[in-house]
Amino acid sequence: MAKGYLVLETGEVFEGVLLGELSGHVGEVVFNTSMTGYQEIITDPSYAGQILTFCYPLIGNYGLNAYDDESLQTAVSGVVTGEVCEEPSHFQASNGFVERLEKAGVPVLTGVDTRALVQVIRKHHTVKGVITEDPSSVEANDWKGATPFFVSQVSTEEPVVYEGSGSGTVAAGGAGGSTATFGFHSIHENMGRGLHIALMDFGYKKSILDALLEAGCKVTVVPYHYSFEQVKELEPDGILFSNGPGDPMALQPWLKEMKKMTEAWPTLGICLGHQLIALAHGARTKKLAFGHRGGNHPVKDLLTGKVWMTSQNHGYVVVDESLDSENFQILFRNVNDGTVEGLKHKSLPIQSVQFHPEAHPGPSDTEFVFQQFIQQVSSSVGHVASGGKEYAEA
Ligand SMILES: NC(=O)CC[C@H](N)C(=O)O
Repeated sequence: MAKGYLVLETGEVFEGVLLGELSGHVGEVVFNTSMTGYQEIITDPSYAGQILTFCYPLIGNYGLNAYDDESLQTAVSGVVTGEVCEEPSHFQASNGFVERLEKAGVPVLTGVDTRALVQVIRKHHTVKGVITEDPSSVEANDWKGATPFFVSQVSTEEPVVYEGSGSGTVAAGGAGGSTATFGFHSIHENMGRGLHIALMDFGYKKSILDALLEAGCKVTVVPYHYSFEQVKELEPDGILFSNGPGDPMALQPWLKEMKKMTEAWPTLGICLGHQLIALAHGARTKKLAFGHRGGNHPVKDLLTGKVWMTSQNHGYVVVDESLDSENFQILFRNVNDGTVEGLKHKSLPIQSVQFHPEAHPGPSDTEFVFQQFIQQVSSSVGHVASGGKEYAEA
């Protein structure tokens, strides 16, 4: 077994066993606290360019199946674990964890004291690292250089239309089938029947698409750089700005167009999408000390006082004081650190959440966000959302 090392730009070196392919990619080292859901996590395009440390000590024990990929890519730059299980036990397992990452050319460093590593990340806040066989080969210069623009690497090149049944984004046929198979409990089939949603693709998770399809919507996945006019040609009834990797400010050239879209159609933003809506309307974003990545982030609904458990994966956050408070209202706040977790426009049908209502992995307590969005789109086109009853043309 080959020895491998995670070298941090701050000088710390973590030794482990190297599996998978060495990529040589420098990435921000981040950690996720979820106890399950590693398949969804490694296929979530939002992790593009990051070296991901799993806090849960044993990863891979239930394998990977044909259903739970969140995209066709394995965008993560590297994976660090305490222990990996290469002989999974689960009736649906069709792949091993390391096997998958190996095929995707992603290095896995295992046998690492991940608790110590997480403490180091928490101390330094943002820290870059590289997985290597030879720590002495890492030069000070390796930490410099421009950050790549990850969204263009993970977004669709052409619009893709999905209608009626499953997204089919999992080649093995896992996600296909009737609209009622995805398991979003509050989303009724037919609620969105007849509605057309443009899903602006900054690196969308399949579960977002599935939530819309489950409601009966037609969905067009749209390249991130599409202008207002190009989107208008698609004739959508509503817009969903997806999650995605990297610094939201990297999309600054497109913010003007995004603003126009939010003013023309009912809009929902999720994670990066939420940050982009805020930026487009004049707010600022900043980097969190060490990000929220996990399946148990409590978020307070400021209208009802209820606290929801949410799935999260973000390193940036909207700056409170920068918000245009005449037009925007803060809907949700993180209970742990008080940061902004959701916004609502006071007069336009715009809503956004920093957390992941589509879950996968993590709790689906907030899937009502999709329901509210679909109702909003529905009423804006003169239809009444029908909550499971047959959709009636107005
Ligand atoms: N999941 C996401 O959309 C992440 C958003 C953004 N890249 C961040 O880290 O804050």
